[in-house]
Amino acid sequence: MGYRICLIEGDGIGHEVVPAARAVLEATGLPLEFVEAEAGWETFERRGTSVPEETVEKILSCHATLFGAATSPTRKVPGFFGAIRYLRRRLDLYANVRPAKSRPIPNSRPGVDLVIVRENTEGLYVEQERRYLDVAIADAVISKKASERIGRVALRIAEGRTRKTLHIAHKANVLPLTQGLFLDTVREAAKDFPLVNVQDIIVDNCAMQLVMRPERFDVIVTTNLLGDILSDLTAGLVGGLGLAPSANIGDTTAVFEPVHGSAPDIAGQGIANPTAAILSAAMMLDYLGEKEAARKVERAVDLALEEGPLTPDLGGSATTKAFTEAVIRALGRV
Ligand SMILES: NC(=O)C1=CN([C@@H]2O[C@H](COP(=O)(O)OP(=O)(O)OC[C@H]3O[C@@H](n4cnc5c(N)ncnc54)[C@H](O)[C@@H]3O)[C@@H](O)[C@H]2O)C=CC1
Ligand SMILES: O=C(O)CCCC(=O)C(=O)O
Repeated sequence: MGYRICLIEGDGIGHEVVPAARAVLEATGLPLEFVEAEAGWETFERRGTSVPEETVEKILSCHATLFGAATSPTRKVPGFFGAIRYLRRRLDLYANVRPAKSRPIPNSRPGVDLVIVRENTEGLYVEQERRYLDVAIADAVISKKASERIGRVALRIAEGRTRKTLHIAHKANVLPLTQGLFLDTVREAAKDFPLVNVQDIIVDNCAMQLVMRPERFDVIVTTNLLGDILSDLTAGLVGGLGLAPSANIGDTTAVFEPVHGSAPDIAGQGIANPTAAILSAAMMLDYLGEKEAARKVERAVDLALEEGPLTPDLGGSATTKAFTEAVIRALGRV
């Protein structure tokens, strides 16, 4: 049986890293059929919506989706909504799984092997903002239902790992109603997972500990914005955003995407690091049940990183294409 994969390049370097990941997926030899769809700022400018309905239909007609990145303006633009944020809510992709692992390059900290599990549908990302003259207010929504289901995802991931340790990162000391509900709900769910060592940690201390002693962390579960910030931090620990993959997982489908954005500062130059997108594609293969192919792609990426040539973000001068070709060559040796 083959797999139907929806590809959404989005904006900026999405146009460079998604074709790179596609080339690696094709090189696995698995029976894959690709369906292209559009979303993001360029789509909004062209069509007046950042996610056309046919894109949602295409995603739902596929087994999984690989998304590049989408640009969002920092000012309010009438009618615009962030493509990936919309898809997360629309498709109820409630679990954002963001692994950070040491890689064989000089600027990657050794001994890091952790996963951030970010609640993906609520918190400050409900995007409810109001402005009254010189005061602006944003709502943060935390529900017991969403906290429990993300808690259970994180607990299941922790249970399946060697160290079986889960940190609940929160700010319940300042926001006892919202962050407190999240913390208490995950703690309650943890009673069903006696093998998992569960600890809670205030998020600012968590950020400091991640910088000082990242090797002590295994799985971290947290709310939406806190997870967004912590996962860029953990990307920085292991070599930068060019290396950080992620999965947005729901009960019916999943959208895989690099943690990075559209990188307008380097877009169009052909020098974006495709590793994050390729590792996101490997996570997608794992989700589809192609565990061996997923492991092979990850090993090929490590081999290519070890042997080079590296892209400029990692201190080299290779193009996206040259690094992708190195990964594909390595795939034949793993
Ligand atoms: N999931 C998504 O679609 C996301 C979209 N964004 C959007 O992207 C735009 C730019 O946001 P920024 O804060 O600049 O974040 P960014 O992740 O696009 O870039 C941050 C820095 O990392 C570098 N970088 C990122 N990915 C790289 C790669 N693959 N290879 C080499 N260098 C890489 C960039 O050149 C830049 O210096 C914004 O419009 C933002 O809203 C930001 C984050 C996630
Ligand atoms: O919509 C956007 O522009 C970026 C969404 C930000 C975010 O949640 C992430 O980095 O995963």
